Amino acid sequence: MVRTAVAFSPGHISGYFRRVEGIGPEDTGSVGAGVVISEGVRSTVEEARETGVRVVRQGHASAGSPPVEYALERLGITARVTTECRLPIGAGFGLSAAALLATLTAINRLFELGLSPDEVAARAHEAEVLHRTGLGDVAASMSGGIVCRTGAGIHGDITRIYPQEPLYAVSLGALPTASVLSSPAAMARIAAAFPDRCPRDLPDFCLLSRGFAEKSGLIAPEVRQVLVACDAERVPASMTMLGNGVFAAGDGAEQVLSLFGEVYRLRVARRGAYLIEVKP
Ligand SMILES: Nc1ncnc2c1ncn2[C@@H]1O[C@H](COP(=O)(O)OP(=O)(O)O)[C@@H](O)[C@H]1O
Ligand SMILES: CC(C)(COP(=O)(O)O)[C@@H](O)C(=O)O
Repeated sequence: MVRTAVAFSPGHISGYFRRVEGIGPEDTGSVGAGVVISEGVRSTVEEARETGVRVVRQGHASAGSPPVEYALERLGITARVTTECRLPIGAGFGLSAAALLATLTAINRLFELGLSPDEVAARAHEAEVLHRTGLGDVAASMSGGIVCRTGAGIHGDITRIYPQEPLYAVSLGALPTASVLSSPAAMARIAAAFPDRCPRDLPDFCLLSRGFAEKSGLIAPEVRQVLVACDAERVPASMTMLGNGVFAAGDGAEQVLSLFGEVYRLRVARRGAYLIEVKP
């Protein structure tokens, strides 16, 4: 029987961020705030002669994941990887980081690499930064909570709070993270929009994120429509960074969002990436 290892990593909705340019990938990343969410990516890995990544979402499978393939290659390991998620990919739920963290957590155990959780995260962060699929998601998803990151990279300062209330999200389509991170004009607007304080609670997180979204110039017309509807019902809401989607909290949030698509009911995650099982 082929040995397999399975791990899970929560996703992360970024509310606001500012790129921090370091000397190398380890001190490059972002500062900002977001929510580590109960949904994320489950990854199953098994030994194989050649690396192959299968990405499964809602019964549909696609092949390949450049950041995950890169991370395995860097370790000098070949494996068959299957990632599974319910949330849409490329929609601002930090799934590239979750896929990396879950896969590397499983690989570490399957191949007895003896990497610490920080070493696993460092490798995931490097792959994210080099592929421009994220800047702060790995640091966030190493643990749970509403996070406020005041330093870049996985060793940057980070505070976490754990509210009990659910939050809701709707996706209107993908917004490839690399396309925004590669645009100097977008990055300059983003830097100017950055709110220089941490959120107190979930409604405050929505408020700070909304101010940032407005100033950043990233709100597409279809996202605007959802935000207008939330405002009319006094529902705190903002845009999922970086995706064409909206997250919202409090009474009425689920109902307003349901007018625009499938609503994901999410919890603030209590923990970061973890190993589920090793078989046999
Ligand atoms: N569930 C997943 N499994 C494997 N790779 C993934 C997954 N989600 C994202 N990726 C990788 O990240 C890229 C998209 O990155 P990005 O636009 O940052 O997505 P997200 O906003 O979901 O993090 C995909 O092209 C793929 O290579
Ligand atoms: C906003 C983003 C740069 C990308 O997030 P995503 O599209 O979810 O990969 C994030 O990594 C951050 O630094 O806050």
